[in-house]
Amino acid sequence: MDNRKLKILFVSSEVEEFSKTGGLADVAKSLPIELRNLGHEVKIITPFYRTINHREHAQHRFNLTLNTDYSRPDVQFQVQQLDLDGIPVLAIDNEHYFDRAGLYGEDNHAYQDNGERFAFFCLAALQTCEADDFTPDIIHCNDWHTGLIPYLLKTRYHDHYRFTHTKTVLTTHNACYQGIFDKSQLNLIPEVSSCMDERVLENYNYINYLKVGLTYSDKINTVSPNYASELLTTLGSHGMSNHFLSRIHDFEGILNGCDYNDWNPETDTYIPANFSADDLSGKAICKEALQKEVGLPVSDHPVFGMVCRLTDQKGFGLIIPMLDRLLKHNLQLVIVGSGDPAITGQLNAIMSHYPDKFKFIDIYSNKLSHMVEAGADFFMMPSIFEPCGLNQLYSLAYGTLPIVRGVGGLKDTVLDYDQDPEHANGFVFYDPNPNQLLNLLRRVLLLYVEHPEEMLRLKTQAMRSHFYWSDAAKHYAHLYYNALYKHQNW
Ligand SMILES: Nc1ncnc2c1ncn2[C@@H]1O[C@H](COP(=O)(O)OP(=O)(O)O[C@H]2O[C@H](CO)[C@@H](O)[C@H](O)[C@H]2O)[C@@H](O)[C@H]1O
Repeated sequence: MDNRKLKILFVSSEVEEFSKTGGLADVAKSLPIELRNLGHEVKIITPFYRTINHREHAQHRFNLTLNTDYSRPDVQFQVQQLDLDGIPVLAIDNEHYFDRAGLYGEDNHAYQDNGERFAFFCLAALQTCEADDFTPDIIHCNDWHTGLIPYLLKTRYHDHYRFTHTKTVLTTHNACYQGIFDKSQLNLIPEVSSCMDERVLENYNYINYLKVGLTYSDKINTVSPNYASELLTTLGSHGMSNHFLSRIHDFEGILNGCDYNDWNPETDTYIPANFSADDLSGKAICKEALQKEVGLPVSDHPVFGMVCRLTDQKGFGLIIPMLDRLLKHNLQLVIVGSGDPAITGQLNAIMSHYPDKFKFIDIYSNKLSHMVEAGADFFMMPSIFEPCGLNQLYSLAYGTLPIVRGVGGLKDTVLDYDQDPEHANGFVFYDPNPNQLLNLLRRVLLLYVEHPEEMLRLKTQAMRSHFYWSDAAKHYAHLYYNALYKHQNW
């Protein structure tokens, strides 16, 4: 295997520590750090949102101008530099595009000009790289927001000395979000808005950013082997199977990791007591603290937890229809999440009937998410699809047994108790059917009540299953080397 140290530009629309709406941010923090730990030189580019954390530490680096065609005024922007554990984070600062209340929208409505915002971001990222005098071997793009970068490198920047040897990798964290926009959003990139290639501008009318990225990147991957195989099927690919199939030789699944610096019950500062697989006594204190924090009676009943974006993806269509029946049992349920108002409304309505059993907290809170991971007995992820999933990995680390649907990365990381009692670290069901989920939860309840010693064994076993980012980073490095040595085939 090649040992050459690489220069890697990692481009992401969110990076934990600075901005976050979901799992992409976690990856955009942990993976660059592990790549750096392998000896590579890494820089990150991300937007400088109004809500970005550590704004007060930002250092101004550049004033730049993005030249558009003659019909539009040029766009001025600045580049601010932040620091992520010694890794430079270059943040694109433009008032019009990023000085807004949300990252992608407000009140669960996407901004109308997201296509234009992220076209700007892609162009600005390449211009920033140039201004920073950084010549990347690899530009690692993430999700649709960065999908135009590989195209720009193969077109506008094709002969540019800075990028002559640069190769691109695009990671799909969620193929459901594709970035589909009318061509009117492409005014900043005239070569795209007037493009006659149907691979770029479909019906000469609209663009799918993810598809363009998948077409023009040198290598593509997704965040678990099982989701990679699902993306090659009609049912599991969100309508994109042809695009993944057409790149099958350049496509693979690399499992995400768990950042054990942030998610470690032995050192976690958000929780009232620390604990380990050898001594779980602190977990009981965390359970009591969670019950008090959310306003549930302190009791020995099993606590089921859930923390997620409120979207159909996360399986609310399976949970809500069986919730009344589930809540007849002696158990407690805590759901922390924000998002779709239709889901919020239904959860609030059910909660009002079971004040001592069910708390739904409509919030985005790091502290509460750590308290749920530490204090719950079980963590529910009955996802309809799940590219990898991170919360099941966090749950395993805290001895909070995951109850998952066997899809995507959940299938790669959770081994079902009924299937293999000896090695199991959680519980898995398959049919996307509320009754199947309820049946599984009833089996889990029985185990909790009748076999506490078995529960303890499972918890400690779960805490000993590890998913290291350092392993994932080695896989990514391998993918980068493959991108560098492959012949262009687009
Ligand atoms: N209300 C809330 N309060 C506090 N924290 C909250 C929260 N809601 C969500 N989070 C946090 O956001 C992250 C969610 O990560 P996931 O990977 O589980 O899902 P997501 O669908 O966002 O990510 C997509 O990208 C990731 C990364 O590749 C894939 O693992 C995943 O399958 C794919 O859908 C976790 O760190 C979680 O704790």
